[in-house]
Amino acid sequence: MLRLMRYLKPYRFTIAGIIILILMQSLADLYLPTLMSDIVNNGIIQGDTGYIWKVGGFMLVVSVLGTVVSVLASLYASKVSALFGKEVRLDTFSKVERFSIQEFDKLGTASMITRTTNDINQVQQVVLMILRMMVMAPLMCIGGIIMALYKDVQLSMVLLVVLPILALAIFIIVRFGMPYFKIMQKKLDRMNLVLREGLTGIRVIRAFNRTSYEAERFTGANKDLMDTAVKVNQIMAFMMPVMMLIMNICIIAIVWFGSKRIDMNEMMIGDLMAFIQYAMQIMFSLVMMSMMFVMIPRAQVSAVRINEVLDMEASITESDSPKQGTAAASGFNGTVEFRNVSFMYPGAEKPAVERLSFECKPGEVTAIIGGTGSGKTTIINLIERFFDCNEGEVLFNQINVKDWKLDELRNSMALVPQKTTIFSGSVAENIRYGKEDATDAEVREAAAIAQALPFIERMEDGFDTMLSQGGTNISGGQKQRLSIARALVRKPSLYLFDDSFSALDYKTDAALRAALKEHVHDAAMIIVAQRVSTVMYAEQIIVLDEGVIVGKGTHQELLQTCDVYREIVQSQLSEEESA
Ligand SMILES: Nc1ncnc2c1ncn2[C@@H]1O[C@H](COP(=O)(O)OP(=O)(O)OP(=O)(O)O)[C@@H](O)[C@H]1O
Repeated sequence: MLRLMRYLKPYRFTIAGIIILILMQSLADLYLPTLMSDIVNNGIIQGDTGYIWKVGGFMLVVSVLGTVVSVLASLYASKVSALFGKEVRLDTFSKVERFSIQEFDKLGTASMITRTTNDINQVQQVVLMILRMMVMAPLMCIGGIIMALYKDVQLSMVLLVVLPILALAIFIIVRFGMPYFKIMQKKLDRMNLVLREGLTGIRVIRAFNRTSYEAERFTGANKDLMDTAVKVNQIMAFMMPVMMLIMNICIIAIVWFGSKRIDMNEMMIGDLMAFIQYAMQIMFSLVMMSMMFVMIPRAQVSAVRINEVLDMEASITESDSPKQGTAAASGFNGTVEFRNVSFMYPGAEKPAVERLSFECKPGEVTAIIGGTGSGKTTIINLIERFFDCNEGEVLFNQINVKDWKLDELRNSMALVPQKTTIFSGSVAENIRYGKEDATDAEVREAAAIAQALPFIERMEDGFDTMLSQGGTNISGGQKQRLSIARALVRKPSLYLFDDSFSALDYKTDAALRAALKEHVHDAAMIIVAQRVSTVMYAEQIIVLDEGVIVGKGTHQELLQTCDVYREIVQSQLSEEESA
């Protein structure tokens, strides 16, 4: 957790101010019982009303001052801890954004969300508590002991007996609770995961009538979390009465021995009253410290989880000397070349693609076809550099993708992923996601090529129609067309369509391909597809089977030379169509 404290550095002067305020508050709190004892001893017992008024008035000033500084300290402490939380959240989020897909897979989205929200909250709470109590508790404890000794050394022997007992009780309770505090966050992760799956998969859950199964799964995770929380609270619930009991026994002992000392004229009544208050202050400061002992380990667990994210290095990093700006000048704008590329996903048992070699040229369409799991998306992942290949080279514009500046590499391409992503916002905003400064005319043109214009114009607010997150208020095919328009508006030198026409009917698919041919001239285009009708007019078709290239050529060439292609064609097209 100490490492996270570097985020407090910019607020060091405010923190110094908070410490001074708390110091003043503690001094005021420690001074009040003495003033009260003076009123009793010198005012009430002596019958001196003037003295009572004078010291009473002073007491009022001290308590008002104490209250003001206490409010100010709380205010600034809350502000500093909130700013601390904001900064850590921002850094964690920025870090997560730079992660490659591999790190996402490793941590899991649910855990990533818990870490950026709940875990940071835990640490933020502790920072607030540390700012408020770290200085106050020891100060009140030591100050209280000094004042108690000053009031009556012999009576302080009671504290000598009680305080170690109280400290031992706190120690035992915290020790029992610690393991539970540690597993709380893990259970919360699990519950978030189930909740997230339950919410994002709601359509499938309903369609397969798995609502009760999901409810059971959630109840399980929820109950698991609750059981741990109950155990933690049981321990905490046990802690308070035990402490109160010890504290009350202590007070009884003080009153008992104190009254004897008053009887023997060795102590004054006012001093006994002040002594009781000091004893309370000492014990409360111990309770405060015990609360810190409870919360700090819990936040420590959270801090470790946050640091795990902050320390995780993205596996895809830029080369130290990226070859910038060579893209346009090279004259190979949009060229992709795979040279003997093999790749195995981390943790997988066998390679997803093996010894791939092919080239895609600008102004041409290269189609990739193959059965499910044959490695089509993997090729796209390697071009976008979501993963690095284990063997061989992936070249873009004749430069190894590893030597590119990542921004520049990805800016030169436009990907339409297999699973479309629609953000909450208007239709125009969703298309403009491809190019922030695109004019209205460019957005409209992209929509027209993507065959999205007819349905956008039918919408009540046209391009200003608001789409819900995930695009739940439009159809799958409409989402695909918007996603294609988003890529088109970018006007890159390479288009990557990963099974992007699958949700379109044959007519729209054909119209879209015709429009692409008409408008996209210089760029290279890679189209991953399962449908022969989508790929048959491509300049080059690559046939994949279990991660290896089993055929390369035009439709007609492959019909002659590639069995796998012939089988795919026969299963999809009538002989007439395929000829
Ligand atoms: N993140 C991953 N971790 C481990 N293995 C993976 C991962 N993604 C894909 N694979 C495996 O790699 C192989 C190729 O997957 P890929 O997604 O490239 O296939 P695909 O041809 O695009 O399939 P589809 O047409 O079904 O989308 C498959 O065997 C798949 O199980």
